[in-house]
Amino acid sequence: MTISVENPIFEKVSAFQKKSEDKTGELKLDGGFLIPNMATKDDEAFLAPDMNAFGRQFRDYDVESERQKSVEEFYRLQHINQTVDFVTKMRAEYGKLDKKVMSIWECCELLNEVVDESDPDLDEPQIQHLLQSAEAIRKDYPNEDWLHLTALIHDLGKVITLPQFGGLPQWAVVGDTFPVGCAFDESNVHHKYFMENQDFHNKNYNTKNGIYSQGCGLNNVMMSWGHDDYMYMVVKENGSTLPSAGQFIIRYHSFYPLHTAGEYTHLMNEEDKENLKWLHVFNKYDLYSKSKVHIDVEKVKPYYMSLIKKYFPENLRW
Ligand SMILES: O[C@H]1[C@H](O)[C@@H](O)[C@H](O)[C@@H](O)[C@H]1O
Ligand SMILES: [Fe+2]
Ligand SMILES: [Fe+2]
Repeated sequence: MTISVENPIFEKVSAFQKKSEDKTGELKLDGGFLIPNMATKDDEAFLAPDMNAFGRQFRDYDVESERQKSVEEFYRLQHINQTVDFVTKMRAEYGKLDKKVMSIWECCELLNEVVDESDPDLDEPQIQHLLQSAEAIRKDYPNEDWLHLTALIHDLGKVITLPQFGGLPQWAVVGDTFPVGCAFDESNVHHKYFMENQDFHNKNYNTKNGIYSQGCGLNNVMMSWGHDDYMYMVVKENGSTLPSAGQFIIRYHSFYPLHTAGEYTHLMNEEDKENLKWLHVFNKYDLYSKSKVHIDVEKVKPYYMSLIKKYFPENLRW
């Protein structure tokens, strides 16, 4: 059943946001959520949720649960198969954008059929995740309409797992991303499985910089193939006017080793560093908005349709 209720988590977040505005007189660019161990006693009421919908911590990949084994198996396959060769092939194949012509909203509806096997925190249809994160960020950043739209579309690339888009296995679609062509950092979850990746043993690829150079810019780095890079291609090649920070969020939102662990920063250039600030904001909403409380799709659809019209052509090549 789909119900439309206010999620109490976001009441708290909005309250915290107001508080940060009061203190400084301007909006702080650090998102509405506080990370539990960064909070002071004073901020207690404004913590991001410390439990996911299954009553466990967010992004805990080791604790025993119904999903732990399948998620670990997912990462085993992902780490073995994401190589420089594989990414090169996927970029060429999906760069053609010859799978379908459709609107952004059509894609949102298609995503209803996708359940993400890599995610320990969510087993809801993806359209709910899109709307939950978009509505949450809209509440705290009412004037940044591009950010609302970015949240709505950030996971649309997951359609490449559907048969009409090539039916890629989940390991080539979802999960955290990481650069290929250089050493796999230990902050990657279930890092041990990289030992079975052929690139792990390739001398050109297994050093800190690998085939890249210090400060080369993420745009010159090959990321493991998945929904981030694919959706970035769709946005860019179809001439969207979404600001560069929005495009950056879409392209790197699964790059937890960078935005959460703080690794791989030697590959960033100045522009990446600017964009990363918005990605930090976005990430809290992407992660902590995951819940069992459904959004009424028909109710919010007109607002998002108006944003799609503002930033995208009616039909896009996918
Ligand atoms: O399991 C999740 C999920 O697939 C997300 O869409 C992705 O962005 C995350 O990085 C990943 O860990
Ligand atoms: Fe994602
Ligand atoms: Fe997401």
